[in-house]
Amino acid sequence: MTARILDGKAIAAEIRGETAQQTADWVAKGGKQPCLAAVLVGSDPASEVYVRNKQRACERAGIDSQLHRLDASTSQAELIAVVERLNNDPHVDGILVQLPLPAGLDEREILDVVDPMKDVDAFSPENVGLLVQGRPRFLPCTPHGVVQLLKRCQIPVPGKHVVVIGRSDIVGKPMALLLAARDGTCGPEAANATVTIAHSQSDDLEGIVRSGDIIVAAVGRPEMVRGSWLKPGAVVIDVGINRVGDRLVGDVHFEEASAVASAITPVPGGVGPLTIAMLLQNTLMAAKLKTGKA
Ligand SMILES: NC(=O)C1=CN([C@@H]2O[C@H](COP(=O)(O)OP(=O)(O)OC[C@H]3O[C@@H](n4cnc5c(N)ncnc54)[C@H](OP(=O)(O)O)[C@@H]3O)[C@@H](O)[C@H]2O)C=CC1
Ligand SMILES: Nc1nc(=O)c2c([nH]1)NC[C@@H]1CN(c3ccc(C(=O)N[C@@H](CCC(=O)O)C(=O)O)cc3)C=[N+]21
Repeated sequence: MTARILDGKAIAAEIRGETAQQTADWVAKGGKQPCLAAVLVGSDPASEVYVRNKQRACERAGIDSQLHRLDASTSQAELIAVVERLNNDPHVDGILVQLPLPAGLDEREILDVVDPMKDVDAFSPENVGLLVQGRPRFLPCTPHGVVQLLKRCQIPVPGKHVVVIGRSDIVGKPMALLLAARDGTCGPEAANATVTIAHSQSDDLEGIVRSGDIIVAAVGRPEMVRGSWLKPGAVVIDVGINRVGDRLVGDVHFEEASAVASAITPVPGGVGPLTIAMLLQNTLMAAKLKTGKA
């Protein structure tokens, strides 16, 4: 079998087109142009790529974007002051503090300062709480991107066994929540999957993966998931982005996996572009929420 390639890049372009149209409609009705402020502390090369892609995407969708670059030596108090200034700036609708922060800064404390109404990453305790209760304000970008990809590629999810590898606050944990949600409670999409969360302490990871109809890999280990681990016909969503030399690879061994799977996302061109598309959606949503007209 040769797996169907799930073209995240094309789907992301489609979603960005929809967001651009919705933004134009909103502005035409007298709504304020949405504005996303990104805060980048230090200069991690991967973060640079992400921030650049995001700014270009904003521009094309008619969303204003700001980049606040801070020196790697910025103190906790200085960074908090920047976030508070953005919280209080009426022009700024969405705030994104690029992770990871340089060593020495307390990530959790910074994220707790972001105004939940501007928290387009959906990382604040209030927004995570609302999500867990099935009444989300913002859907987390990467997991929502995966859900949109599955939906738009017509991959059936209800009743399927999904194995999520990874339990981070950014990807694994919210991914599992969205896929296990009762139909319609985490966005309009069908979910209703049976979800297993696997992690570094799981016994027999390979056996668990083999029981999955859909595998979502969010591990951060280059090509860890091998073709031989998969149930034939499984759908593989590779969230991993790992730089190996000058190559970008996922958490799944693409060549091996595409000989066994029925469908697979490539890296690059898979989940990454969708994360950005969903971030723009959340920024428009934040601008609308401010006026109470969402
Ligand atoms: N496409 C996109 O838009 C995005 C891509 N990414 C990429 O996704 C990947 C994961 O990111 P993130 O969730 O932030 O990473 P984290 O490092 O925060 O989490 C990794 C998770 O994988 C688990 N893990 C690590 N090693 C193993 C192993 N050998 N076997 C099983 N589980 C393991 C960890 O387990 P434990 O909890 O026990 O430590 C942890 O839960 C990275 O490659 C990152 O670059 C991230 C965000 C967005
Ligand atoms: N506050 C915060 N929110 C995030 O959502 C967040 C973050 N911090 N820190 C880092 C991770 C990672 N992430 C990516 C998003 C898009 C691509 C992306 O567009 N990738 C392209 C190109 C990659 C390339 O060429 O390097 C692709 O996969 O095709 C990658 C990675 C968001 N993250």
